[in-house]
Amino acid sequence: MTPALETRNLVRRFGGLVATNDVSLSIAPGTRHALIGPNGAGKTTLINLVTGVLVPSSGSIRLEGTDITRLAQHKRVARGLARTFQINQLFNDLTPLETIGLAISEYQGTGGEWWRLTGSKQAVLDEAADLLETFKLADVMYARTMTLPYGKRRLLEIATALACRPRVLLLDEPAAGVPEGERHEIIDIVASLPREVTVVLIEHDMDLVFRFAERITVLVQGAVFTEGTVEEIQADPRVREVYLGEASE
Ligand SMILES: Nc1ncnc2c1ncn2[C@@H]1O[C@H](COP(=O)(O)OP(=O)(O)OP(=O)(O)O)[C@@H](O)[C@H]1O
Repeated sequence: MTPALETRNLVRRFGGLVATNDVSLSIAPGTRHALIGPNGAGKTTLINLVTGVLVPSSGSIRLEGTDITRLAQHKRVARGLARTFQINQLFNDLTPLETIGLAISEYQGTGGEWWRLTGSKQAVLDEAADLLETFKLADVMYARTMTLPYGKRRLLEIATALACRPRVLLLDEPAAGVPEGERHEIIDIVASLPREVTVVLIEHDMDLVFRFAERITVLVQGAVFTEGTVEEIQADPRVREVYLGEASE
């Protein structure tokens, strides 16, 4: 089966530092895949290469079999690749309904009209309502985003990425900064998205990683250290040494 996402011998240098070192990954369609590794291992750099924020020094990237290595960021989005960022990047003055409605309209190429026709496009409203329901935001859909609890804002970020109807969704620490009790909810909602969406998650919290992932890639110093199922990674003493040991210090 053609992988949903693939990198081949991907390299990215920053001066003398090799932040991504010959990374070859193959992620099957529908998988919940986690990318872990100690601080500075190159996780965010890898996501930045895949999404087109950074240009690789060498190597290639394929989305559903098509080479996207040189494609502009927005064209990757149009081909089904979406991401969220580590930092909150929402419009604080809009409501969740307006935010999602705008994202759906943008994706459909009618973003400019959204402001004039607010609330008048039933198809957009229906799709927005579905997403707000899935992300447990229906009860706050008319509230200003700035008034929402942080966990709800993070859910809104992911729902906004979903509005672009991605087939591959990349999440960079989506539960970072969220209180302990709400972190599971975010990860569980993401894990239960339809299988048409392949999800790649960067996460430091091992409890969340093991709860979410079917496969895990461990990066160390820019290179793939090992890859396997949750059980394999949990049982690998070398991983414990480089990562889990560090995390429990
Ligand atoms: N724009 C840049 N210029 C120079 N060096 C960079 C740049 N971006 C990242 N690096 C370096 O590349 C290495 C990998 O960084 P990266 O942020 O990808 O790691 P990470 O695994 O995401 O780390 P963390 O878990 O701390 O977020 C680090 O040594 C970092 O300092």
